[in-house]
Amino acid sequence: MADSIQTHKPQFLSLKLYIAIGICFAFLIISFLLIFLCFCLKRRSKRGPTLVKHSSGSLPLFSKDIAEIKGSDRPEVGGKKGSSESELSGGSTASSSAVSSVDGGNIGWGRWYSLKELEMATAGFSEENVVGEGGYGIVYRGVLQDGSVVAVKNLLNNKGQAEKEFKVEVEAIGKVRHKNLVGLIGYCAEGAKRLLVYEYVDNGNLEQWLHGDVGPVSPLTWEIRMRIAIDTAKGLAYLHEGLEPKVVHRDVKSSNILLDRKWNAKVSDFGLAKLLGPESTYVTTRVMGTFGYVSPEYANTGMLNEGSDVYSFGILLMEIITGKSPVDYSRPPGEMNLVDWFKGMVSSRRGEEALDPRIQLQPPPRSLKRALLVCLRCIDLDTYKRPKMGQIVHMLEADEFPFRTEPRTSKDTAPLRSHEAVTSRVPIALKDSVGGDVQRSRWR
Ligand SMILES: Nc1ncnc2c1ncn2[C@@H]1O[C@H](COP(=O)(O)OP(=O)(O)OP(=O)(O)O)[C@@H](O)[C@H]1O
Repeated sequence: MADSIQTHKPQFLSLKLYIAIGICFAFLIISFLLIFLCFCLKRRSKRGPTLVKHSSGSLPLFSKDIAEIKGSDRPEVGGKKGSSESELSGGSTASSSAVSSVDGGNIGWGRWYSLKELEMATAGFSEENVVGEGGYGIVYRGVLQDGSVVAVKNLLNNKGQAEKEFKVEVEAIGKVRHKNLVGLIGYCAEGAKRLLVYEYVDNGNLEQWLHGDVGPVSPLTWEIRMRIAIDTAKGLAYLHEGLEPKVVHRDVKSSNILLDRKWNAKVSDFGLAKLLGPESTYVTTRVMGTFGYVSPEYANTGMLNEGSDVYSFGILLMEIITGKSPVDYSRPPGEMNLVDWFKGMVSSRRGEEALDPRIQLQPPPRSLKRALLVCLRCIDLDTYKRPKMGQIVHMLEADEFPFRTEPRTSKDTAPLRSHEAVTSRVPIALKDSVGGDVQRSRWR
């Protein structure tokens, strides 16, 4: 008996030992797996949401940068609370999209503002703070709590038009910063309300200075006018040549050129802007813009590319030189259409007579000639023959004339022919149904 006990004892002990070892082993594996799992989770949470890297830091934002804030809730870090990211339309040419977080009012490129904040800044959107009114909304001067002065555009709620304009502006220039482009510094989207907050430019717009009641002598000397033209060209060159996808402004005109007290010019109002991908030579789109500035090919076919902005710039430059608006039915019949009249003057070598009589000091003949020729090249009927905005900057800045790069053909050197002189009698370019092109800007 004692023998049998002795023979069974070691067997019993070894089974227990096996079980104990097995349990220990399983425990070790589970612990190891758990530690590994924790480690992985920690690494993932540290990395945060995936960011799509852009090839260029100056890309405009797409898609995920507009967060609608419901009620007066401020968004929490990460944009979780009260934010429903809305998709942007028209961003189809975008090569990628960026995800930005709403961080205590910061939205990556700018700030999110509550309606309350903007109401306070503009004294309840009071009449006294109105600086202008366009087809898409009223612009107010506002002072934020930190003392900074801003322009607040309260978009008209017109059957989704406000939403469209709002998205386009944010998409086109949200991230863009350039000294000759009016900076968008934030926005407010609460319920149906859509407001855009810009840097404030404190000396009115070019249209007011060119066509307003400034007396017999214009404060805009030739030098100042050329500087304004160069600044504008630089802003547009950045949109066309410094961004990917490029931005076609579509509404280049004197009321969209804002001036500061030193006559620095900034291009504003990107509500009609279109994005043009690297592969596209043009986009076909509904004709929008302002009567007198829209290029003939775009007005006739809806085919749009940066050449349309170049054409509009040519008209703007003509307006700067002559002090005349593009179309004015109160002028004598031969002068109603600025392009026709201007071409007639230049081709008959009466360019000096086209100059705004309110410019007291005559410009150097070379400088005037250069500006006149830039105008003519910008309004070439063939959009592909028009210079690029970057070239225009060089042409206007150049001390020496001539600036042509391509070899001249006999056609180029021949005097302007009569059929070429009749160019831009474009069909009425529509500014949508919300108020047309009637300028109701106020003078401040
Ligand atoms: N950032 C700004 N700083 C100062 N004033 C501004 C600013 N933005 C706009 N304004 C003023 O408000 C006016 C209206 O601007 P808005 O862009 O709404 O319309 P517009 O360009 O005049 O007309 P439309 O949009 O119909 O073409 C401008 O002409 C300008 O005088």
